[in-house]
Amino acid sequence: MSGVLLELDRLSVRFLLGRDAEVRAVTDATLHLRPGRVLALVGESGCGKSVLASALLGLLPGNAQVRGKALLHNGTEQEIELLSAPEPVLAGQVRGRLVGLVPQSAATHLTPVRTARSQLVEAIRALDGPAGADELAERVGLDPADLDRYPHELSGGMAQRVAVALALAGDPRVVLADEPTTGLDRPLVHRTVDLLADTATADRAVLLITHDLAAARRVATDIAVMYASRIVEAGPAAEVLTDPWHPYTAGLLGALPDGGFRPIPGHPPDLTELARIEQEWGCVFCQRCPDVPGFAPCTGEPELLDLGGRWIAAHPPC
Ligand SMILES: Nc1ncnc2c1ncn2[C@@H]1O[C@H](COP(=O)(O)OP(=O)(O)OP(=O)(O)O)[C@@H](O)[C@H]1O
Ligand code: NI
Repeated sequence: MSGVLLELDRLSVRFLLGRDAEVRAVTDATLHLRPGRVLALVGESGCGKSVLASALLGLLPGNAQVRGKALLHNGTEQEIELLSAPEPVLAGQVRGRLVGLVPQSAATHLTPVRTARSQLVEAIRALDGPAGADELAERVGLDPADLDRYPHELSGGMAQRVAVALALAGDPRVVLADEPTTGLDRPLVHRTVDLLADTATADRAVLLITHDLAAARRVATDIAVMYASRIVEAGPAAEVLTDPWHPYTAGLLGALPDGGFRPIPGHPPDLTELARIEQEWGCVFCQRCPDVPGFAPCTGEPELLDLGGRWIAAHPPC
């Protein structure tokens, strides 16, 4: 293996809305997910995290335009370029088998009229999964007896675990976990992210999408920070979370209790406005950037630069 399991190279997604309007949901996202690692993708609501995950699995609606590359390295077998892979490859080899997904709002994806067990057993069968339903339940910290409940009989935490078990049913190399801890109390958040991190063994990895920085801090080995469709900073979690380079990352950390509860004033821009904002300001963060006295406009579009394993969107003079 090349040392990278999943390699995103300038992945961009736009939703065409007609009349020249478009949503720039993901712009030039470059990421490397390595075996044995948990990469946390963090950022405020609406910045493009879920769209990025959906693009990797070919789950975007018809008005989406996708550019860039996403190479899935599959051990000794051939690599698969996910963005151009035909639907039969995605359905037959990728979804659930090589790449498992814990979808956002996972509980709503469970079929209400069937028990958790019947849905899990069906997934195991369809994906030729090596583990049985009870074994998977135990792995995700569920009492196997709870699998015999219907979705409405499951607590939010249990349903979330069933979703994780479903994502693991096909024994995937990569798990994409999209906000897997929403609505859980702190101890359950810890248990859920811990069990996800446990799946990142030698030849496997996890992309943990979350806006819970505390959860990311707990389990992530690497972190990528997304703002208004762009990755603005990425690198080893221990470094980025203690010594952030980008003012947005610093702002996110400052909003945490131990950062002093000082959220960045303002809101992220409307993603239909990004082209205009970049043209006018140079950088999409400029309007909230504390380092720009008097909101002086930055010049030039930011580029994600690799500075010895730490990545930063350069947007001088912010
Ligand atoms: N089918 C679609 N058509 C148009 N715009 C869309 C579509 N799907 C998503 N978007 C937009 O893309 C942007 C990114 O959405 P996304 O769901 O990826 O955000 P997110 O970072 O996952 O947010 P959250 O943390 O709330 O889940 C949003 O502005 C959203 O409105
Ligand atoms: Ni999302």
